[in-house]
Amino acid sequence: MTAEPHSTPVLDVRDLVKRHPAGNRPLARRGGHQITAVDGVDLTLRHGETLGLVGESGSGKSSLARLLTAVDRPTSGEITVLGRRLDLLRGRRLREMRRNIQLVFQDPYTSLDPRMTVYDIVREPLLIHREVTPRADHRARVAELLELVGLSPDHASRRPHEFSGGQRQRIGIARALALQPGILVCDEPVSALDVSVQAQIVNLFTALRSELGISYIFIAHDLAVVEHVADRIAVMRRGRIVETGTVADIYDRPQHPYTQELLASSPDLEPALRGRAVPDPGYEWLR
Ligand SMILES: Nc1ncnc2c1ncn2[C@@H]1O[C@H](COP(=O)(O)OP(=O)(O)OP(=O)(O)O)[C@@H](O)[C@H]1O
Repeated sequence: MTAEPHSTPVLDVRDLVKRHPAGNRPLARRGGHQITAVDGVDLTLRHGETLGLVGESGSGKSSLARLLTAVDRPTSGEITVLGRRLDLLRGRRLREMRRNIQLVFQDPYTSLDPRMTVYDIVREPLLIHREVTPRADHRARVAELLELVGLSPDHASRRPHEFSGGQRQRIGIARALALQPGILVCDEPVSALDVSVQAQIVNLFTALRSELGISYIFIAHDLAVVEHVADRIAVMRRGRIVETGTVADIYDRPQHPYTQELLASSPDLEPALRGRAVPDPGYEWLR
């Protein structure tokens, strides 16, 4: 892409709504037949930008991530990716568009098929989208992807259980990068990892951003992690974005009472709220 970083929108979301069937949840059913997980969301992600998405459990972050990556279809609203309406595409055109916006999952322990080798896991998207990389080049491409995420190509014949949590998340990232997406939607990508390993994976995301010019939606409940990686932050509550701003806006001048509450209830952030004067031993790597 030739556009200046942070100028051109690569993703634009207007009035997005997702209702889930309430299923057999008695309390939800009493109030109606559907749960509104995403309730009129507007969002813009610019080229080369990292937009942090924070909110408590159940606020709709994962539902939104699944809509943005076309894993689920919205109930209503518009999703524009690289100038094209994702929500209107079907069939082959939708499949082609989905290449551009990939999901990185939270849990590297459950998101990788334990029966597959690393080679097969990373290669699978190339088989699904045959047009991207000729079959004869798959081995070289997988080796290149493994190196890109800091793994040795020699690891390709191993299976996920032979790796640590951080290494497994690297495998998941290599797979997400296989189709050269412009946008990665990362749904709590470090929250299942030890704090020391979180640092390495966050640094990997940052390095990939400079190297590949990727734009990120970075979802986390951990505000300290988002503060470190994001340019802007959107705060989500009950399916709605209640506040969006730069990291400084959100952390130093939060406007919405819910944002203030979220900041106050995050023990890791107390040093940040106190003018970043007191180092937090658990999060030294963030400072
Ligand atoms: N497939 C589904 N069917 C029914 N309800 C769902 C479904 N997926 C999500 N929900 C409901 O939608 C709401 C938003 O859930 P979602 O998982 O998107 O939130 P979240 O912010 O990602 O939470 P968490 O951090 O706990 O994953 C919740 O009330 C959840 O129970």
